[in-house]
Amino acid sequence: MPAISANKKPLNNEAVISLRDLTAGYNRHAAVHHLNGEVRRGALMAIVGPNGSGKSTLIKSIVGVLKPMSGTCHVARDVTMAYLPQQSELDRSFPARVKDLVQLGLWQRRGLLSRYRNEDRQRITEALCAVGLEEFGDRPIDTLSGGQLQRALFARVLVQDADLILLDEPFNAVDEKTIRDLVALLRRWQAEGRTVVVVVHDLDLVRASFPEALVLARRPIAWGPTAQVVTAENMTRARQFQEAWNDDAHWCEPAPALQEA
Ligand SMILES: Nc1ncnc2c1ncn2[C@@H]1O[C@H](COP(=O)(O)OP(=O)(O)OP(=O)(O)O)[C@@H](O)[C@H]1O
Repeated sequence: MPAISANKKPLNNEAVISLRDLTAGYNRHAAVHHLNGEVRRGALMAIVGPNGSGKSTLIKSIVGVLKPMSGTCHVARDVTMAYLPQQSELDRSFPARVKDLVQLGLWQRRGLLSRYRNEDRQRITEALCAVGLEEFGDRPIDTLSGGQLQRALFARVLVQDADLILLDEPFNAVDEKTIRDLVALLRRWQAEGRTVVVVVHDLDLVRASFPEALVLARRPIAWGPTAQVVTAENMTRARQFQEAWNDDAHWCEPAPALQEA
């Protein structure tokens, strides 16, 4: 694959994301609560948990689109961020070509209205090559398959050249070959010293490709080396916590079924 940027090797093991008793949610109802922990520079980490367990909410809190209800979510100074939301949150009907979509990754550097330079066009071409879409630059995005769109979105992340990359369920409805190619990109980003946090449902994929994981069920069930935390026991506990959660409860009260656990 062509090199797009200089290495961003970690200088040390500093925390890129720090969570201190973070509670976040919507309309005064907590969706995740009492999260404490740190993501170190250069981590390749998966967030796993049942549907509705707060994974997207946590990612949105880190990105800053959702303000904490209490506690703090701190991203280290000078860390640039790239965020890929779930595909369901994207409007594919927007009349854009694949290279326009990828170009959007450059706007923080160039501004929306400035002219793009030759080096930018080169960067976009390299990114499309890196995700196997070199022939797709002029295709309208609404003609892409789900897997091709995901590749194009990874190309947009590539050109962003960010220190911290947050991806929400990038492997949903994507075939095995595409998953393999995109996981190779995640590994490349980590090898370049970037910090990568990904919401993933496929636990076999997490065990095979992510050294670190957070098991979430509205609260942290376990967080650490994947082999130690993505266990059948922890996934059962996560499911039980999730099923016992009362959406209307005050956020500091544990769900009744769990108070004696
Ligand atoms: N915009 C919103 N307004 C109100 N409630 C929301 C909103 N987004 C999410 N929620 C609620 O917050 C809780 C956590 O949702 P979240 O999307 O964070 O879970 P998730 O673990 O990412 O789920 P999934 O695996 O299904 O994508 C759910 O009860 C959900 O209904």
